[in-house]
Amino acid sequence: MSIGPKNNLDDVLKKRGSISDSNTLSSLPVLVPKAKSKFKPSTNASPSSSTAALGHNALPSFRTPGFGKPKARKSELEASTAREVIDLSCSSPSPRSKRQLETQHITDAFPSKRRRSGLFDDKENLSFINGDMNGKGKAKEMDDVEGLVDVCSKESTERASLTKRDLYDPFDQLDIDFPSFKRNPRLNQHPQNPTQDHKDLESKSVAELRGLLEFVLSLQHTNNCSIEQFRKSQNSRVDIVTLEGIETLFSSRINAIRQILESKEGTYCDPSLVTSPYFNDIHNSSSVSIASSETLNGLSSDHNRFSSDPILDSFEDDIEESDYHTGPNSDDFYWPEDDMDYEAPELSAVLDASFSAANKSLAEVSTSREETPDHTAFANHPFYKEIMRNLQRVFRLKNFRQNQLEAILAAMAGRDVFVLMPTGGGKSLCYQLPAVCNGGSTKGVTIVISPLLSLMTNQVDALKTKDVDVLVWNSETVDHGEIMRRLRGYPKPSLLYVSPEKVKDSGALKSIFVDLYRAGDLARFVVDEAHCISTWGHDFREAYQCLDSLRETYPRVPIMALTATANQTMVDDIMKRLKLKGCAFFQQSFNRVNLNYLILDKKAKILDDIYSFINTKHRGETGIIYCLGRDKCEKVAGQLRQKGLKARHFHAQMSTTDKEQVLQEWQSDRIQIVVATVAFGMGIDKANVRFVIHHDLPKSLDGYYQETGRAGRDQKPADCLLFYSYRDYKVIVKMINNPRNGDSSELASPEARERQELQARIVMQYCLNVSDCRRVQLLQFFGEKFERRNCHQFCDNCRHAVEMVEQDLTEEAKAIVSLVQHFHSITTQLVTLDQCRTIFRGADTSFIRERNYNRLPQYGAGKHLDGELHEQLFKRLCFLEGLDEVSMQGNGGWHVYYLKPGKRAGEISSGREKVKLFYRPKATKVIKASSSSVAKTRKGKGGKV
Ligand SMILES: Nc1ncnc2c1ncn2[C@@H]1O[C@H](COP(=O)(O)OP(=O)(O)OP(=O)(O)O)[C@@H](O)[C@H]1O
Repeated sequence: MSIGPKNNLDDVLKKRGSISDSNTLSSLPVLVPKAKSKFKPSTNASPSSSTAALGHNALPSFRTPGFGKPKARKSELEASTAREVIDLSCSSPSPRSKRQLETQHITDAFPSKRRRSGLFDDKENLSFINGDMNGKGKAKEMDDVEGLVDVCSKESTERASLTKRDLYDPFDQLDIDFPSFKRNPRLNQHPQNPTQDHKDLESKSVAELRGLLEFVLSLQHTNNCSIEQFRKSQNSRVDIVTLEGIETLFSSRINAIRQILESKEGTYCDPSLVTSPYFNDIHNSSSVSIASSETLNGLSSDHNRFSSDPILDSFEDDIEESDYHTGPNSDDFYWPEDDMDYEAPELSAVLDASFSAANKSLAEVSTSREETPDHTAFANHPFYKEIMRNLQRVFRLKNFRQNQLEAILAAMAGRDVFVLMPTGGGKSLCYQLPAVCNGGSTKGVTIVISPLLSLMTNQVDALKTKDVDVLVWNSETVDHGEIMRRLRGYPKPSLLYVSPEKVKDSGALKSIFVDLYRAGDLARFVVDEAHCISTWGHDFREAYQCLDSLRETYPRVPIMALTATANQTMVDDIMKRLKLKGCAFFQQSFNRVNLNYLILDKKAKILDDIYSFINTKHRGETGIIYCLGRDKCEKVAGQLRQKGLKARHFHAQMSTTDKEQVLQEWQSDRIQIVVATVAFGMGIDKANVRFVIHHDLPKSLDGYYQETGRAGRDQKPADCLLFYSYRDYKVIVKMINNPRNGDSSELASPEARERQELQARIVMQYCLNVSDCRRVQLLQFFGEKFERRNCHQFCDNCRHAVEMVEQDLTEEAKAIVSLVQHFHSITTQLVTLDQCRTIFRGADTSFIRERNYNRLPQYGAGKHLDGELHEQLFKRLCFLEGLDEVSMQGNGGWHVYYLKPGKRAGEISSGREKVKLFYRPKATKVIKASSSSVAKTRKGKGGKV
């Protein structure tokens, strides 16, 4: 017997019914599926790095990962097609969920989720009641699943008997699908006359009501999308009557919640304050009858954006919200009631606690940063006087910052120079000032090779305001003749900014270089953002490779390389490529003392979090929000605008004029926030950026450093807030392995992909490490040793000065992995993480009993553990590759993640690999000791500083 069509409506409602019931659907953030086996943790990582707890404690050093084999994802998926699917939609609501349906007591604030793109192409995300849709609605990889899902047979029979007779009465269908509805007189009323009793709402708190409202709105959104799709496609298989009936229920309920909220709060309840911003469009329509086609049409343009697969559509950055927030039958949509006592810290609580502490220490921090280096030792240097004179007269600065003078002196002495300075440290002065000096052993034009037009424009404009004679030659230059004339004549310009592409391709420019060289008029080559030359860098730029030949072609011309983001590997690489010799190397701490690092779990309500963060801490201040995708940028900017913030998007696909306009408006404080892809990075030099938010996981830690480096360039405190999720990590990995538009020519080499994956993994590890100082971790990545006490509690981990707890959970980990192995290899069933977790924690539910899961040896193996640890342990096992998740997309468009044993399952289930959790328990929690677990507290590291 083939499995019946997968039925989104079933899922929505069943899950609604079982929202608090973890045995059918519960939630964990999706876990990291894989990592390269050749990834080697740093030997100087934290003490536990030798154990499986490594990733929790320390970053690996940045080293060559070795090159792995191409992935076998497709085959993995194919292999799983023949497995039994425990059809989520077929599991009966548990007693608890039934009870909850009856009382309409929905305790959870339903996290808003966006269905996966592709949904609207699909004509079947609705309730079908007989089995004649052959295979439709099944997960795509599950076409051969015959004779499976016996648990559904009874319900299938009932469905078959319903057939057309009841097709147009949505509540008959509901009664079959959801008996609990039948028993609930309130819900059994005719949809056209929804005079329901919403008395249950009256006893609820405002917070609960807000949660309920969000929950119902998000369900309504899902339903509305289906209705809208039907209106576009007129798909005869869609039961529009059912959908509209349900919409009436939603509207009635939403109105009731709103009214009660209004009466409790005494004011009109603004939907934007109580609902997830992902659904703003729907919020506005929620009080309007869904039957109004006008309303629906109004909505359609917004939804069209979600009609394609973002992953395949774009490698660079077209990632949709749906990649993080799958549809209603995604497990991470729900949280089991048992685990509701685990709450990730609310943003407001985190901020309130953290910022007061942070602000206290900042005064010290920022004053120490501004300390002027003592340069008296250079006072008698032959170039000193001219340098100081130009510093003040031309650049209108009083003093040098650390290493600036030293680098300038070395340059004027004609040496090759490497300047490694943190973002905003003042690298430009190191080559601009020598360029305007007459002393020194070189004379002539300083050629600055710069990767970005905007960077060049900014710098050239700034130099012109200082009356510096500067020219620029890049793809936008119209009058080459004038530039050539100036370069061949006298007086020559002090600086010429050029793009690497021009250096590579322009014969005219090359011939000018040769002429200048012969005349001894090439003062130096400056390679700005030199990390772009290294394939190790996150900004590797093809054209930079041509700079390899500068040394051979112009051997007497000194070279200066500057970057803010290079670890030792990259530095070596850059030096080798540019063939620097006798190089004066200036390196200073990468530490940005005035940046406050804060990392939070990414939740469905991320936009609310971002909004309240900005509104509470940075009202009216300037900031940047980084997103992975172009569409995302536009959407987030739009949503923030709806909330009253002055936000604009910025990404590579915009026209130059639009980009310039955004930049200009932002620079001049006419807009407050730029929501951008990484295209908005190098060269952005605005002093008063008070916050940088990463809406999505950055692709690499050096990229993250570079992006956060846009903040606080005036040396005043600024916040760097990163929202992370496993979903983001998986999306990035998927992007790496799926070339844009399926164009295999865009697929990077296996080595490059491996490297990119490693970089993403390092970022994930950084986020997961809740014990080590963020600075220690970040700087360690750049090969710098940093004392935690010097952080001055200016990162989240240092501020949470509580005792960290380390717990050995090897036995529990063995149970989990062997449980998944059991399903995978013996019963060949597909199971979700939450189903496994339900078994692991020993839930006594009908779901468990009916399937005899309570007879499994692993049943209840984690009963003694705190719910918080369940979640973390599963996460950890995915990260350690004891478990892996495979995603399957149903015809409804959304994905379900199933567990399978990971690459290192054998190591863990055999106990050869120890699994420890190092975590920060909530103060109120007592860690129940397990006979198999050794819990001990650790102070110092991760504890109070
Ligand atoms: N000695 C100094 N005293 C005061 N301000 C300075 C000094 N040197 C540079 N600055 C200022 O610091 C800011 C950052 O300088 P610059 O753009 O050169 O940084 P950068 O190191 O190139 O940063 P990034 O790598 O992030 O682009 C500029 O606004 C610059 O005017």
